[in-house]
Amino acid sequence: MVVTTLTQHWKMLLQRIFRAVIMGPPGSGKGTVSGRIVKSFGLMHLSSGDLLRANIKAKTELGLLMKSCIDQGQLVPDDVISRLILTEMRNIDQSSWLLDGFPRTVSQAESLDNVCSVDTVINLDVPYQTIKQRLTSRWLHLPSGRVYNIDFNPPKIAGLDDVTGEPLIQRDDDTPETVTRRLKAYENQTRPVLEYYRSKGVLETFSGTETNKIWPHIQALLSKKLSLQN
Ligand SMILES: Nc1nc2c(ncn2[C@@H]2O[C@H](COP(=O)(O)OP(=O)(O)O)[C@@H](O)[C@H]2O)c(=O)[nH]1
Ligand SMILES: Nc1ncnc2c1ncn2[C@@H]1O[C@H](COP(=O)(O)OP(=O)(O)O)[C@@H](O)[C@H]1O
Repeated sequence: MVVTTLTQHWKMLLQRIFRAVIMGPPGSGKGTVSGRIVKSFGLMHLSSGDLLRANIKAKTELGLLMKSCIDQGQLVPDDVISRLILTEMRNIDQSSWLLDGFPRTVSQAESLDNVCSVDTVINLDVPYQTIKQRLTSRWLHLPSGRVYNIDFNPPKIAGLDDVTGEPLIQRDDDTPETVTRRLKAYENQTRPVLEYYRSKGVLETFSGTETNKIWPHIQALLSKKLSLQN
């Protein structure tokens, strides 16, 4: 009797966990929108790109092995990134979460499905021309993943993070040639993931060229989903 009640209690708690993924080509605004989702809805945020860059900065064996792949604009191998993300997810699996940058191939989506099902996939559909302009003026605070843009959201003091005052960097893979390669990788390897999630009925696409215009629609969707959930 007690066991049954406890099981039901845990089931209820687990049901309330909201699992979301944000997808879109490089530079479509995944990191920017993720920051807003975290602030508005309190979801835990896990970014595969931030995780890989942290490994490179810390010169871990994995980071050193993956650096050339990333700098060349290629995806890192599925087994490496799946293991890394699924391990990291154990730290946040008691909360609602948002995965950013993972999955990026159908094989990665299947690995995730083997662990849990995703409630909602937010797909940012931004034209490639818009993206190319944005990425040449992207600046990053590496430890936090906070992103800036000279035209869109410049830091208060040029070259420094607003929160910590630490220096900002430009990513080695944000050069025009590498961005072109990353967009090709997106087209060939990541676009099929959209179909994968569409067929599961969880894909929500937001099209536009400005994050500030897309954001209210994402906010409305998540408000609805999260209120239904609880
Ligand atoms: N001009 C402009 N830049 C934006 C907009 N939204 C995001 N950005 C910038 O575009 C760059 C790419 O955004 P980011 O969130 O890092 O994209 P991600 O690669 O998909 O995670 C960053 O420098 C952002 O500050 C926008 O609506 N207009
Ligand atoms: N899920 C993933 N699968 C394979 N490679 C990944 C994945 N996530 C990140 N990477 C690698 O890290 C790079 C940077 O990723 P990310 O920070 O998400 O950048 P962006 O969305 O701007 O392309 C990718 O170009 C790729 O080399």
